[in-house]
Amino acid sequence: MAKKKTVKKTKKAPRVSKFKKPDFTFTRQHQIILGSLLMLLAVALFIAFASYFFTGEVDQSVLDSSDSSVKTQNWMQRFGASISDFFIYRGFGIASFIFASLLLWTGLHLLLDTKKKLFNRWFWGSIIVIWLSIFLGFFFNSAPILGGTIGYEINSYLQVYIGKIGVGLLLVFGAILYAVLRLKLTPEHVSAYIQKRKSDIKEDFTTEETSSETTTEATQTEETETSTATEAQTETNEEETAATEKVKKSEFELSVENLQPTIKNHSGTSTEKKDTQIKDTSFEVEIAKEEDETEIQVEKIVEEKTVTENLSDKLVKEHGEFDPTLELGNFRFPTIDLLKDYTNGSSITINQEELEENKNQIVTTLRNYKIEIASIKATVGPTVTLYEIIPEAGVRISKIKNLEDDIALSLAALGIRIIAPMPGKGTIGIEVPNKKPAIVSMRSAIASKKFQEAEMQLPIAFGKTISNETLVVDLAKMPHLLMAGATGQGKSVGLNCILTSILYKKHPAEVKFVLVDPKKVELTLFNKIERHYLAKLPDSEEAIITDNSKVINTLNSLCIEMDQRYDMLKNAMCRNIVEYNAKFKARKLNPNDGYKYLPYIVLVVDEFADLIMTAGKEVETPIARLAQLARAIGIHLIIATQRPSVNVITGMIKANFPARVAFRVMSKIDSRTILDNSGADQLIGRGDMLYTQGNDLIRIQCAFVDTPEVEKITDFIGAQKAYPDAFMLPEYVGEESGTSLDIDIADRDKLFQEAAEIIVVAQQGSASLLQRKLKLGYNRAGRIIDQLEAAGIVGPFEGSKARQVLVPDIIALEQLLENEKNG
Ligand SMILES: Nc1ncnc2c1ncn2[C@@H]1O[C@H](COP(=O)(O)OP(=O)(O)OP(=O)(O)O)[C@@H](O)[C@H]1O
Repeated sequence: MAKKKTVKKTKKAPRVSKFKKPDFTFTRQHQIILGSLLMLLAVALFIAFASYFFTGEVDQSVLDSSDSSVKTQNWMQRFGASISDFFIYRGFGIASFIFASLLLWTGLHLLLDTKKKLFNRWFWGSIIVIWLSIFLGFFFNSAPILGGTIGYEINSYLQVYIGKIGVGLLLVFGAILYAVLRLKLTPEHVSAYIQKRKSDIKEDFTTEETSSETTTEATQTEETETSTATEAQTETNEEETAATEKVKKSEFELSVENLQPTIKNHSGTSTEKKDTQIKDTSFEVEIAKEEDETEIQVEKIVEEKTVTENLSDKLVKEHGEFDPTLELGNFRFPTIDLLKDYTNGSSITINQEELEENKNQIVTTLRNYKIEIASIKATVGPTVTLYEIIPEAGVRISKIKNLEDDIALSLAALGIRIIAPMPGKGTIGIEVPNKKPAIVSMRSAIASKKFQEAEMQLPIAFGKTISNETLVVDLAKMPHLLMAGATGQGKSVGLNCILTSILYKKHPAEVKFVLVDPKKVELTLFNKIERHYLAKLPDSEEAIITDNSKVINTLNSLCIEMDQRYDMLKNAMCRNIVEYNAKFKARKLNPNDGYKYLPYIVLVVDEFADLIMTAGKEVETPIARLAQLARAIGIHLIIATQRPSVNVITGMIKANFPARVAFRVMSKIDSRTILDNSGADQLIGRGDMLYTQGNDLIRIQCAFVDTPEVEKITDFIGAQKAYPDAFMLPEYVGEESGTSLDIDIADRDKLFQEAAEIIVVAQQGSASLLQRKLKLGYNRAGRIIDQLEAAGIVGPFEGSKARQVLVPDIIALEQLLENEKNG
């Protein structure tokens, strides 16, 4: 095989050399050849054009005749005759000489390889040719040979339109254009030039005067070495030019007397320079022209872009914007028909009789208290009807407000709420519950245009307001939500409603949930979407946290995540998650530098009161930290509690949760704790709620989503392709995580021995057992367990399972402790 290959190679080799590509590069030789050709052509043109003025007329008849044997008179023969006839007679007249000189110029440049841009010269040269041709055609109408046919024709064409004067003005304008654009002549330049000339002349005479007085004076004055040398040169120069200067002096003798020496250090060389300048002013103009041309060659300053921007632009061009949803590109959002329609298609029904009855009751009750009504208007909502009244002038609002209970009594209805005055309306509102409250289905809330078209980060369709509008709010704007309500009033449904809304709007890549459910049953359904939507700690088995002890770790882990995200935002120079993710999508942040797309994290804590009772400060501190700082980096908290007492919802927590939802609570005090206002105690339950985002209270009927519906949704999502694992939160190594096994015997808890006995007797190594038996706080119990582990009484931490007890009975325990003491 190897042999064959070598044979093939040797055969192919000569072929390759045969088909060598021809080299088309423009070498120096090519340049010289072309340059000299052009120059010779230009000379030929000059001769032909010049000859045309003597032989043109004779040759014209020869060119007109088709007989090729007849000789032409032009010095360049038939070529000269035809080309000069074309350029001078039919073209531009004597201006055609400019073409010949342009050709000569081009050839010269090629020959000398000056690398000058010729385009400019050709452009302006052609403009001059046209202008000159028109100019000559205009002034020498009778001698058309000067302006050529083009000059003549353009002239006569223009004169028809703008007349002779117009053409004259046009020519002047053309000349001005050339002077300004090409020669860069402005009045300032001209006056500066004249000034310069004047001062030069003055200088000349001053130097001349001083030099004629004493030629040795310059050597006497203390000058630098170089200047002395030049002075010496000056002497000789001055001797040479003495004759001419004498003439000049005599010419300008009078003016010299008035002149003052302006430049003192002028040496002879500069005088010499100025001499030449005065002698040849036309040369100066030439130089100015040359300078103009070199100016054009100055390269433009190109704004340098930063490398990352260039790279990001390139990457976006090549691959498009980064799409975080790509990994689960085929993910399908749950369909609307997974949700049940409780209203059977029909919206709220208005019961006219009920309305009339309630109205009459309100009017008569108020009349009993001598309150007359000017007008009354009703708005029928899903659960309550709002009667807006305008009392007669002079009635105190507080008087009506105080009648709340009396009106409720006369209407024989629970949950009457009086809003006096209605904010921004100038009326007093009385909310009366409907006899037959309508269920607001989650389906109608999700299907609402408001929700479907909501351009929000984390949209939530809460339910319907009294005017039957779907209330859609952005959790990211809240930025955290506090939820309270007595048991059975709709809290869990409310939480499901929030989670469902987000599931219907956000891709798994965009949002992750951290669910804390001490009741263990409310949120279990979401386990099915663990690998799509849930986040968990690296060492935990279940994503939904049901054990209070683990909540602390999770909260602290979230704090670490928050700090990491802040670092990332700081390095990326972004102020919030939206800016950061936009920058990341635009590929301006390199994943190799540790940047990654940041999904929103929604922490949901059900039964917060329970958590505070068991863990106290250990929970409150991270919660408060997250609530204070996490809004900008996309971590949002939803905290639900049955008991809205002040020791659960502390000042620190309340201050950072401006958005609150209150379901029905049992007392006015609870209502004040949660809403800073009464009203929640007058709700009718079953999803009837008050929502505030810091200002007005809005009464809403929460959208109802039942457990089977949530199950269907989670099944639908869970059946689809998922990420390999749940979103991993950073690892948190807590103080009582059991890793510090070298706990000193002297540092042991006072209750250590008692705890060890309890554990050994029960043969169950759990902190909660110690908590119960010894009435300890979670932290202390956890610490004792760690000490027991260090002593070798219980085994290591095993996740949700209780630790293994390594000592079989009390006797063995006593022996172990005895040995420890002696050892
Ligand atoms: N928005 C609603 N529309 C109609 N009915 C509702 C609504 N919300 C709740 N309900 C009714 O109230 C019942 C109790 O609701 P839910 O389980 O949410 O109460 P809860 O406040 O979570 O109670 P707990 O705190 O004891 O768990 C539901 O089973 C349902 O029948």
